[in-house]
Amino acid sequence: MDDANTRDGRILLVDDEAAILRTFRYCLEDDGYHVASASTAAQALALTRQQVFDLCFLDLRLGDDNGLDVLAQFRVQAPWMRVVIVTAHSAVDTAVDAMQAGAADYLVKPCGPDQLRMAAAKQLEITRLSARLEVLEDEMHKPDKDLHSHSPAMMTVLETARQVAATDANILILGESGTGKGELARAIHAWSKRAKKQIVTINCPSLTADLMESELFGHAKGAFTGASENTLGRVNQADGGTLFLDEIGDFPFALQPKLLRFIQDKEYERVGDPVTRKADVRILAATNLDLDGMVQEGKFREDLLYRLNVITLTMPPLRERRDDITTLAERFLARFVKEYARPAKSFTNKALLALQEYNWPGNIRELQNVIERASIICSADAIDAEQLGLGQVDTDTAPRVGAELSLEELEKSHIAAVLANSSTLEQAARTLGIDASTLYRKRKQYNL
Ligand SMILES: Nc1ncnc2c1ncn2[C@@H]1O[C@H](COP(=O)(O)OP(=O)(O)OP(=O)(O)O)[C@@H](O)[C@H]1O
Repeated sequence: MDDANTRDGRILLVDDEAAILRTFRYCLEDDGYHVASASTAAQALALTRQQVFDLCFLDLRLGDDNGLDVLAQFRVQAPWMRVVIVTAHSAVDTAVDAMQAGAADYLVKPCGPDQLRMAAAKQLEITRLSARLEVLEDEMHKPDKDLHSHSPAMMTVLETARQVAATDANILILGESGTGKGELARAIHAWSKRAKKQIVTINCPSLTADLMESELFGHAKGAFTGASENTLGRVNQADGGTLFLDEIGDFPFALQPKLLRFIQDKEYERVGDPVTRKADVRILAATNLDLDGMVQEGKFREDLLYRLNVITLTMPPLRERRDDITTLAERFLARFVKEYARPAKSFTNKALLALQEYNWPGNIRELQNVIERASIICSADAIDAEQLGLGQVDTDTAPRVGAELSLEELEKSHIAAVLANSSTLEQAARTLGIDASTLYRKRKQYNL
């Protein structure tokens, strides 16, 4: 049987007439597609279990097998695969039934090479466009980012990032929370030769080991309770592109060997499916945790760290790139006043000074939040220092121990106050007596 495990246009032909399989195959291979063929339902289903296809041409009359049954099984086994029914003129009614059952289109036999080519190109274009749409939708929710910087520390990072973007080296991006590690990862992908393919992001703290395994590598139907469909997994989605593992320090320890093997050999298995698959993926990872320290404590595998940090880039905290504060603040202001239809167009000198003097423990994310809030509450045409709310936390209005408050409210308020008075998240975590990853989660939980 043929190898259809490549990237651009993987097509499965299912027909019990050998002559048709041959003609279709020549015609599609000529156009550069990777083609596999099957002459029975059993062969076709076995192939879709082993390989990922984007498109299938399915004959409805398959000897003793009924093409509609095969279609129904395809819908379960490979729901991502588009199916074009191939049917005799006398059976067009059944083709219409097939469309209702989820087929994408149909072709009437005998069909010429041009019809076949056009049908393939049309379906694969739809697949390509829907993947592109996903990326664009993602980008739409992220307003314009310009990584350009006037600060020497950041300029050095950007220069190295541009150089290494062109290689396939795995990159580890370090830096405090909110410094723009995710933005840098997206920029590296955009500068790389993989830019036409997707960058797929996995937020590691949000998933348990089991969920992470099936999210990353996909699973077979029935692999575990609730696995009602076959899924491809994010690794497959990132094939030819980039996988960004955000907060890699929280990547489940138990799953680290599987990730290591995938990075080394580019091979993996879906959960509940022994077939070994391949994907060509470049890995970018980011963390604000001390991975070397975690290795010492036995919480992160050393061999995995060495695979991830072929190149390490460290994002400077905002307090070390003060030259960029005003530009960033102005860009955020322009965005938010437009978004909320508010009047402020600029900052007063006092406000600009306050922005410069503040320590920004939450970095660019905090700056963005501060400007968003100020742009909403300001009714004048320039934002003043008080509206930024960057002073020390007002102890008169801060919740009091013993007051009628839930523990959660007290905790939130205490964390907010400690954050405001610390120059780094690590320092805040030390003051609070929790580790940085716990603080990270609590900040997200309380939206601080
Ligand atoms: N250069 C930039 N221009 C505009 N916005 C930016 C820039 N860099 C970062 N941001 C914004 O700041 C916020 C934090 O950025 P990002 O999520 O990339 O940081 P991070 O270091 O990955 O944070 P965390 O470690 O908490 O995940 C995001 O909303 C991002 O859009």
